[in-house]
Amino acid sequence: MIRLAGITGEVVPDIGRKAMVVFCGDHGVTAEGVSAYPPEVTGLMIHNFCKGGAAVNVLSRNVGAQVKVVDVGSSLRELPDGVVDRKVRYGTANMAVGPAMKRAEAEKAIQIGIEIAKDLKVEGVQLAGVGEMGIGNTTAASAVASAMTGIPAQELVGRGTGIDEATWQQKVEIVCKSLAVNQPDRVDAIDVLAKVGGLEIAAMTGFVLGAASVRLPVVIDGLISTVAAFAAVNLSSDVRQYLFASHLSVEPAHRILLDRIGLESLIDAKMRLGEGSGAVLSFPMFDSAVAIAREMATFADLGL
Ligand SMILES: Cc1cc2ncn([C@H]3O[C@H](COP(=O)(O)O)[C@@H](O)[C@H]3O)c2cc1C
Ligand SMILES: O=C(O)c1cccnc1
Repeated sequence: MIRLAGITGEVVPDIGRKAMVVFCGDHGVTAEGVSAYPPEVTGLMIHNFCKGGAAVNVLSRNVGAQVKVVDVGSSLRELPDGVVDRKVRYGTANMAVGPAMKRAEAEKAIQIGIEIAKDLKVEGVQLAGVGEMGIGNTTAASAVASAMTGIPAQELVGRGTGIDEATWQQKVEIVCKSLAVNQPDRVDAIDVLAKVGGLEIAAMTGFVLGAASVRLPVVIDGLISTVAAFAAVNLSSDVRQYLFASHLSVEPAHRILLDRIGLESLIDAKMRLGEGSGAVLSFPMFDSAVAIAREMATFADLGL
């Protein structure tokens, strides 16, 4: 509550208008068999978001938040109505054999994220959540986390959509191989995002930067959006003041990165879905905080 007041400059801020932004992108690294699901699921879920049938849609309706779906890099050639088309390229390249994308493409995705955040502010949004969809993106997110922290992949890689032990081993090896092949510069967040990241991850980094620049509080979701936020904090450390951690994912890297950013999650429900689902779930807690500040009697009110 105190931080919300600080960000907005209002003692009792109005956060009635909420938006959940879902950035979407595909990952060439799925060719290495690192996910329990095929890459086509990214496109199917984009259609699902537009029909209102995904978990993030259900949860957002439940709390009165608008959902904005932004395609920065899916493999879909034709997008359904309702998607914001800001495609940078059709999926990343396979980072296990070369860079996921060019630096200029990562910069473009970051720029798009910044613009989307600024647009939301102009539209009157007062609290934003940030989430993602991209099969294979827990592999990319783990690679970014390993590159930027220097922590070995074995300690960071999780089960993503629910892979078995053998696939987990493969995922660890692919993260190690991607780092060895690309040699990302750990102090250059854009280099890391370009070489072993993803288009939706870079866009979320931009979103965090853009939101902070217009004093829009941002609620991050699970591992992937937290990796993006970590990259944003690396680019500009002050943005951490504008961030809220909604939940603690079962992905092992999530807690490590939240600790490094200096954030504590509001919910620990062992969730592992993504899409921004945990962020939306936490929105009513923000409303509750504002309601307490606005309505609860103080000792002075009681004549003490
Ligand atoms: C149907 C379905 C809906 C999802 N919604 C989010 N994710 C989540 O799973 C993906 C990351 O996991 P991995 O790295 O193991 O592929 C991301 O798209 C994330 O948002 C989903 C995954 C599936 C299968
Ligand atoms: O931590 C997350 O956000 C997550 C974990 C597993 C799969 N998708 C997302």
